[in-house]
Amino acid sequence: MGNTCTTDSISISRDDKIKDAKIIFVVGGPGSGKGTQCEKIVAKYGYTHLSSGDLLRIEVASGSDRGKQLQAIMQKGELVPLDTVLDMIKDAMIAKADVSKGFLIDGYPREVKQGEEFEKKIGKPCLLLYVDAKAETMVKRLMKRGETSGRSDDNEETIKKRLDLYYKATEPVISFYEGRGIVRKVDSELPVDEVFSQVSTAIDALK
Ligand SMILES: Nc1nc2c(ncn2[C@@H]2O[C@H](COP(=O)(O)OP(=O)(O)OP(=O)(O)O)[C@@H](O)[C@H]2O)c(=O)[nH]1
Ligand SMILES: O=c1ccn([C@@H]2O[C@H](COP(=O)(O)OP(=O)(O)O)[C@@H](O)[C@H]2O)c(=O)[nH]1
Ligand SMILES: [Mg+2]
Repeated sequence: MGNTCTTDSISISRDDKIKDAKIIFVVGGPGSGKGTQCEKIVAKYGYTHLSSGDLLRIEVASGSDRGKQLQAIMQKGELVPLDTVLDMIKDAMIAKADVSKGFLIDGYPREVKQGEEFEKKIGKPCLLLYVDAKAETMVKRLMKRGETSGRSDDNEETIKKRLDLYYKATEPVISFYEGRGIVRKVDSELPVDEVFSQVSTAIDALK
């Protein structure tokens, strides 16, 4: 694993680099438009975009043994083990720590436990952007995206499983952070630019 360090002191200095980083979680159902909004946030605010799904797909594309195991899990619409995703995010954050104004963590946490582990190992989010769309809308968008995306999970059967898992495991994440007062919900049924105007309001309100 990339972040295996030889001594404690090195490990502390690596972790220190991201300890005070500005962290935004971007949560929403499959196909709700997280990636679309994140791209616009990057363009306007210069934050570093890390999509947990994209990081996993990079590992799959490498053809490694680990990638093959991940591919099988993702194709079923299930969740990859927590530590695997967290290590990938952390490595990616450390790699960008010196140049980053803040991090958009897209598609994570998928379950409350992932959020808790992230906070233990990395830090606390200052905002959770909740990208909200109806199930029907998400299915429609993903089926359309599936025509060209080449994503093996953009098919009807896997989309249904991803949606079920979203409602069961991920929605509780939103309630968890609502308790902390950091959730801002945007209505992703609207056209992209109107959604982004809501997103901008939430980000501008951060100090
Ligand atoms: N009409 C409309 N389409 C959108 C909007 N946001 C995203 N889409 C489309 O919906 C599809 C899914 O958007 P993504 O940004 O890839 O969604 P995501 O939430 O990142 O989805 P995953 O990668 O599956 O997590 C894309 O084909 C977008 O073009 C929106 O606000 N309005
Ligand atoms: O923290 C994560 C993020 C993604 N995934 C896996 O990667 C797939 C695609 O995730 P992505 O966020 O790209 O898409 P979404 O499911 O939101 O459409 C999911 O279905 C999961 O199998 C995971 O296990 N843990
Ligand atoms: Mg995405």
